[in-house]
Amino acid sequence: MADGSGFSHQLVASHRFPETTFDYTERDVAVYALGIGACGRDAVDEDELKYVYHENGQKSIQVLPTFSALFSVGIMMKGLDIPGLDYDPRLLLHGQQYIELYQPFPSSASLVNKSSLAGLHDKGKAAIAEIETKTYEKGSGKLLCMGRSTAFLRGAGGFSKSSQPYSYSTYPKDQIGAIEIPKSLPSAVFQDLTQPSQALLYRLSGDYNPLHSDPNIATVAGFSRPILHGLCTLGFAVRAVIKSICRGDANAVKNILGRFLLHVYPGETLITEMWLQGSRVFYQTKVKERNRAVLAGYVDLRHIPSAL
Ligand SMILES: CCCCCCC/C=C/C(=O)SCCNC(=O)CCNC(=O)[C@H](O)C(C)(C)COP(=O)(O)OP(=O)(O)OC[C@H]1O[C@@H](n2cnc3c(N)ncnc32)[C@H](O)[C@@H]1OP(=O)(O)O
Repeated sequence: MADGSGFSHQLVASHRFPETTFDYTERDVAVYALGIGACGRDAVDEDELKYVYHENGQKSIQVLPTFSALFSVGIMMKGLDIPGLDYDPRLLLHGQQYIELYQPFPSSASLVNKSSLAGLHDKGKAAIAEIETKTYEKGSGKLLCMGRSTAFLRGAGGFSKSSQPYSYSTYPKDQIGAIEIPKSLPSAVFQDLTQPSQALLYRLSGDYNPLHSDPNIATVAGFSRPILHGLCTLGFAVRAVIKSICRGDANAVKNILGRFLLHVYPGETLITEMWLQGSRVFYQTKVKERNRAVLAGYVDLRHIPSAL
């Protein structure tokens, strides 16, 4: 619980996270792709084999855009050290993820992450912290992408002790659009089955939070068993968009937003509905077995595939 004793807006506004690095090889790229279900239904899937294998003699394995969400996992693993905010890490849930992609990712690279606190909000029952990470290629210094991860810290609200709800952010509100799921019939629907071992496979990409593997930790967090990483569900949903709307062209993806609405248990079936509106694809992912929406958001496209 937050005790509020050390909270000061000045400390929060001037807070900086240490720089981190992230090195990856083609092996990491392929393990990640398998972790989010690529080729999970068809080992020779014509749109997805390129993410796990040098198909037709291709020189390098292609990188999925959501791979970028891994770059800042190191900082999350160390714990969010925010001045004046005490929270129980076992109650942390990933609330939302926003990604801007500026360059295609090489199939192996050494990267530098510069992270900052982009937002902090006191919601009473919870605190919401937003961590923004800009990732640069080491050597060239090229900015590859920006990710903004939202941590929903259950039980950590009330830290600001202010009469007005405390809310601080460093970016313009309109930078992230509203998630408006249309009422019309979707442009496409994609169904995918997660494996009971999905989280155990996905964690090998670097997110070792025991909430996704340890039954006792899951119980303390309020779940009947370990839950799927939010970023794994997001990976499934964006793959569905790439396959159904982008005709397999992952480079068409420019920006991604996903809000995690409800937990997913590994082994559940995900149904992703998509609506193409201009160059924005709104999507909503539901768990078939419980008929509940678990993720909603949008994917902005650089170009609309000509076949549409
Ligand atoms: C720094 C990055 C984090 C790295 C994470 C590393 C560890 C990884 C963990 C995981 O992957 S956990 C698995 C993925 N996540 C989930 O399964 C969470 C699913 N979502 C939920 O269970 C619920 O939506 C919630 C987050 C518990 C919130 O539900 P609740 O009913 O408590 O909230 P509300 O009363 O509706 O809203 C209160 C307040 O908070 C805002 N809000 C609600 N949901 C979210 C969200 N998902 N993200 C961000 N903000 C959220 C909501 O707008 C309300 O604000 P106001 O409107 O009142 O201002």
